[in-house]
Amino acid sequence: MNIGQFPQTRLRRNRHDRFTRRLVSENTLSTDNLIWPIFVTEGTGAVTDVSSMPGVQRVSLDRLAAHVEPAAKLDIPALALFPITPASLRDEAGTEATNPDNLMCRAARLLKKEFPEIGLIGDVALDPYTSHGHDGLIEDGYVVNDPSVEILVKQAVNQAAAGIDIIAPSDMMDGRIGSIRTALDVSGLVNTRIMSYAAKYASAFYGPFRDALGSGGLLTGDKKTYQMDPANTDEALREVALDLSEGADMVMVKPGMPYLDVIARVRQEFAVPTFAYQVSGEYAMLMAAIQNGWLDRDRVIMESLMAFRRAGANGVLTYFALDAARLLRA
Ligand SMILES: NCc1[nH]cc(CCC(=O)O)c1CC(=O)O
Ligand SMILES: [Mg+2]
Repeated sequence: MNIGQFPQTRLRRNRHDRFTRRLVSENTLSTDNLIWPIFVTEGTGAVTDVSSMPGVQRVSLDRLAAHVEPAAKLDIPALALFPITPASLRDEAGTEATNPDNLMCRAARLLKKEFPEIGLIGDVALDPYTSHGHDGLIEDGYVVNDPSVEILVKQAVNQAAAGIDIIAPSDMMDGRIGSIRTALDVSGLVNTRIMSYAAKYASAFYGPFRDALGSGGLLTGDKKTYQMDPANTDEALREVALDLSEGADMVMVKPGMPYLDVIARVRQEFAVPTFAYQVSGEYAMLMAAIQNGWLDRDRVIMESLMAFRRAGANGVLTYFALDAARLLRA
C-alpha cells in the first residue's frame, strides 16, 4: 500500500543539493572543448577592436605572441586563424591565398615556433583574398565549383606547408575535401588533419565576422549558391556523409546555437568528431545583451557552451574561449 504522499517519484530529489547534482550531471564542459578563433592583421603595433564584436581584436604579428600567451597558459588546445588582407592584395582570383609568405603563413610559422603545443586550424576559402568577397572564383556572375577547388587545394597545401595542423575548408564547394586530401598526401603531409565545415549555412549570423575581415562591404550578392539553405537538415547529413567519404577527419556545423538540431543529428547519425562554430553574430548578440546588463555574462557564456556539448559536439569554436577557460579554472 502506498503510505507515502503523492508523488513517489520526485525528480527534484536529485537536484536537492550540489553533491547530488554533480553525481547525476550528464554532460561536461572542459578547456579541452575550446577552440579560439583569432584575427591577424598586417602592420606593426596593431591591436584594433572589431566594433560589432566587443572584446575581439585584430592583432598584428609583432603583437601576436603576447595576444596568444593567455591561451597557452590556460591550455586551450587549438586556435583558428583568420587573416585580414589589405584591399591592395585582393584580386578576382584570390591569388594571395597561395602566396607562401602571406599573412596566414607568417602567422602560422610564428605561432608554431612560439607555441609548438597549440594546434593551428587554417580556414580554407578565398573570401579573405578576393576583391568580390566570395569564397571561390566567379565566372559570369556564378561561383564556379571545379576551378575554385583547384585554387583551394593550393591554398590548403600552402597553409599546411607553413605549419597549419588542421585544414578547415569553409568554402562549401563540392568535392574539395577529397581533392585536398589527395594533394596533402602527395605532398607528404599525411598527418595534416582536415576539419571540414561540412554543414555550413548561408547565414545572417556571419555579419560581424565579415566586418572584422573587411569583406562585408566587398561582397557582391550572397552565398546562397554554395552555402546551405537554413531550412534544410537532411541535406546536412548528405554533406557530412560526402565529406567523411572524401577523408574528413572531423566535421563542423556552422552557425552553432541556431543549429543545435543539426549538430545533434550529425552526432547521432555518424558518431564522428563533430564541432560547432559559435559564430560572430551569436557572440555579438550575447555581448550586446551582456553589455546592457540584460544577461549575466559568466552564466550565459557557460550555458551557451554546455548546450553544444549536450547536442553532441566534441568542441566549439568560440570567441568566448578565453573567458570560458578562465571560468573553468576558477
Ligand atoms: N568562408 C569564410 C568564413 N569562415 C568563417 C566565417 C564566419 C565566422 C563567424 O561568423 O564567426 C566565414 C564567413 C562567411 O562564410 O561568409
Ligand atoms: Mg559539401
